[in-house]
This record gives sequence, structure tokens and C-alpha cells, in this order.
Amino acid sequence: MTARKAGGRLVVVSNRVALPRQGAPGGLASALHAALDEHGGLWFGWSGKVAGETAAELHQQQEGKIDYATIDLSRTDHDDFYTGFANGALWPLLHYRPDVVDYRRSHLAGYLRVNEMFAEKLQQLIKPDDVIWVHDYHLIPLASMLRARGVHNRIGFFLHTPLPAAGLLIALPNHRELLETLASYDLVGVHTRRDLRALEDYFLHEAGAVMRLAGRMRMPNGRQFRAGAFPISIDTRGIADVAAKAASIREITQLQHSLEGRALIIGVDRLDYSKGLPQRFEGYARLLERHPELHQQVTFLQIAPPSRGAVLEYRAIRHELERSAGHINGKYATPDWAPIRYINKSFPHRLLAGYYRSARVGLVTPLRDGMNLVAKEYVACQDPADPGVLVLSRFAGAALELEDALLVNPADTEEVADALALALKMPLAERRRRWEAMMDVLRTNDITLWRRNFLGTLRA
Ligand SMILES: O=P(O)(O)OC[C@H]1O[C@H](O[C@H]2O[C@H](CO)[C@@H](O)[C@H](O)[C@H]2O)[C@H](O)[C@@H](O)[C@@H]1O
Ligand SMILES: O=c1ccn([C@@H]2O[C@H](COP(=O)(O)OP(=O)(O)O)[C@@H](O)[C@H]2O)c(=O)[nH]1
Repeated sequence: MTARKAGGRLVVVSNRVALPRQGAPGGLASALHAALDEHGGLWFGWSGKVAGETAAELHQQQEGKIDYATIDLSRTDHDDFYTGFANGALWPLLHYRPDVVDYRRSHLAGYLRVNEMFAEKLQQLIKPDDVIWVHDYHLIPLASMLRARGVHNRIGFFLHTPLPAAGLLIALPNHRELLETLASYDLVGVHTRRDLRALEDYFLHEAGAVMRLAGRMRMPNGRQFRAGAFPISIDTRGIADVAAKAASIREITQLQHSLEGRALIIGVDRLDYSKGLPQRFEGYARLLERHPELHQQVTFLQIAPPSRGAVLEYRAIRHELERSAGHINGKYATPDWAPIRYINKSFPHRLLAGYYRSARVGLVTPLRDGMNLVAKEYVACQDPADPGVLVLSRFAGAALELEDALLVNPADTEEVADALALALKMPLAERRRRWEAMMDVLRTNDITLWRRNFLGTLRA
């Protein structure tokens, strides 16, 4: 095990763990890996495997400074906890989509069962001075279950998704039983001030809490906890270095040759309905319709690795996008040019960095997103001498920091088309000015600052 440091070992707990040599597209895995890589610690969570009899058996391994402890899930636990309650009910609610929420009591029971199992396993792994950092909506009640087992360690929680207003949160049956367990943490972190306002509003007006000094809230039973906004980020310098060296990689030169001088627009997203992909395709189609002079001059590459395929909406969006990409190519393609390249596959960061750098425009248009690390990665990967332009949804947490992107309402496909046209024609001086301003933000607020700010506040 890793040597203990003053203030205790860091124990990170998340449903998704980025195990060595196992790709895990998703911002949480990318960011936590970067955060743990610096000082090390223990990372506990789901192995990503569904297993029968061996489920709940603990697998441990070490790589670099990180100790990993993971458990498999049984088929029923996976279906009820991960697919059912976490991604069938909580995810849509947290992304402002109550119409998609599929709430079932059996799924909630599975969610609580798996959280209890996490609490039981974790209790065996922790030492009295460890600092525990729990991540995301899969594990909201974990601290209350650990407290019930007599765990007195510092425990923090970070929510990676947006948090909608109280008026929406109360649509979840038994919302108080679940959300009030957040008060068992010592610190609850969210990405933005907007999310923090929603959290405070819920606790003050639905849970009977009162506001104390320094972001503290006091519950009717006397328990106090702190809440704060901690915008997550990336390893800005590390990613920029990787991108600068990517030019010589075969896959990158192959992409560049295949463009034959055309400007590249890139999108990289898990195939998720929150990412606004149908609207994005529609916005690109509007660009082609209104700007015939751009035909043959531009290529849109959308990388969209499949995600959460057991949930109905994710399968539906996949079919919808296949139809839409086929329709746009069918309408505008010529024998030597396809306007859209649409790929349902995930790529490692090493290649993504080179793809981002090859693109004149980064197109990031989620309908709602906690942060969206792709937006930050795209900026960090640009060539300082000839940077591309970021077109970014106002409803991504990243928009509150990257104010020099071209900000759009992702549902307004005309506005997306206008922003794309502007980006493709933007003079070098303006591209540089906007890029420098965004890089200033990312150089300061990188993944290290995020980790230090959260853990500093938790330990204080
Ligand atoms: O674990 P999966 O079900 O495969 O999904 C991947 C992750 O998706 C979500 O990521 C969020 O975290 C990012 C980093 O903070 C943030 O930039 C993004 O806006 C969020 O959507 C989810 O919250 C994670 O739990 C998943 O692991
Ligand atoms: O093929 C892919 C697609 C995405 N990602 C990574 O997955 C993360 C996506 O994070 P983001 O915050 O944008 O969205 P999330 O998927 O977490 O909702 C980023 O670090 C991407 O570089 C990746 O490694 N390979």
C-alpha cells in the first residue's frame, strides 16, 4: 500500500474506476486518474465487470502511485443500481429531463443495496486518518451508511453532473430520503455557482436547513456540512505537451492527409442524449444548406463511443444519429467528399489530442453538462501559432469559465450554424486572442488546483 502522508491517505470512491490498461471514456475517470496520479492513494469502486458468483469479491492491484480495489457487480445489482436507478432515474433528472425519468421502487432498492455493499467493503479498507472522497450520483447515500457503521473519517462528496433547481428535484419520489443523506458528508462539492445555488436552495427550502457562515448549512437535527463550487479541470500542461508531439503519430498524419486541405470540425462525446448530438447534426446541416461555398471545404468528424447501451434512450439516440448522418451525407456528399464522418468507437487521449489539434473548430454543444472536459481538452491541444475556435454550449459548466468560446444555445440550430460559419472564417488574430484568454483560465484552474481546493477545504 502507498505510504501515508501527513493528514492521512486519500481514498477515492467512485462507481467508474479507470483501471490500468482499460479505456474508460468519461470525464470522471479521466479527471480522477489525473488527480490521483500526482500524490497517489487508494481508488475503490466498480471494476466495470458484471459477474455471477464472483461478484462482491475484492480485486486489488497497484500501478504507479495508485492502489486499486474494485468489485464486480452481479447482473441484478448492475441492472437495478447502474442501469436502473442511477442512469434510468437520477441521470435524466439531474440533466433537466424529467420526461425521461424511469423511476421504479425495485431500482431504488437495488441502488441502496449496492451502496450498502460499497460501505461494507470500504469499511474494511480504510484507516482512521484516511480522507475519503466519494464521487457522483451513484453513491449519494454512501456517507450516511458509513456513519451508521461508526466511520468518523472526513468524508467529502463531489457531484459531476449539473444540479437542477429544487422545483425539478422534488419530482423524484422520496427525494428527501435520498438527498438529505448528503448532509452526512463534511463537504459537498459541485462544478459551478449555478449548481451551488440549486443545492443551497434545495436544502434551505425543502430540507429545513439554515445557512451558517462560510458555506455551512445546519440541518434541523443539528448536523452541519459545507457546500462549495469547485470547477473540475484537466492536466492542461500535460495534455498540451501530448498534443504538441502528436504530429508525428501515424494515425494523426493519416487523418490530416485524408482531409485534403479541408477545414476539420470535431466533436467528441459519449453517445448520450444529454450531449445534444441530433441538434448538433442539424446545426451542421443548416450550415451546409445556407453556405454552398463551404461544400467540399469542410469535414465534420464526430467521435461518439457507445455508452450505457442497456438504457432504452441510449439505444434510441444511436438509431437517430445513424439516420441523421446518413441523411446529411446522402444529401450533400459527392464521390470524393463526405461531409460527416461518424464513428462509434472510443480513442485514447494520445490520439484525441492530435485529432483536436488538427481541427479548426471544436464543436461542443451539450443540452446540459456538469462540466464537459472535452471543451477544455480541445483548447489545451491547440497550436499556439494557429489555434482553432471552440463553439460551446451555454449549458455546459465549462461555459462559465471559457467565456471566449463562441457560446451558443445548442437547441437553436440556426445559432449553431451561424457560430460554425463565424468560426470557419475567423481571422488568425482573433483566434489567437480568444485562445490565449481561454488558456489563461486553464493554466490557472487545472486538475491540480481542483484537487487541492477540494481536499484543502475538506481537511480544513
Ligand atoms: O461511467 P459511465 O456511465 O460510463 O459514464 C461516464 C461518466 O459520465 C459522467 O461524467 C461527468 O463527469 C465529468 C467530469 O467531472 C464532467 O465533465 C461531465 O460533465 C459529467 O457528465 C458521469 O457524471 C460520471 O459518473 C461517469 O463516470
Ligand atoms: O473516445 C473517447 C471519447 C472521450 N474520451 C474522454 O472522455 C472524457 C469525456 O469527459 P466529458 O467531461 O467531456 O464528458 P462525460 O463523458 O464525462 O459526460 C474526456 O476526458 C475525453 O477525452 C476518451 O478518452 N475517448
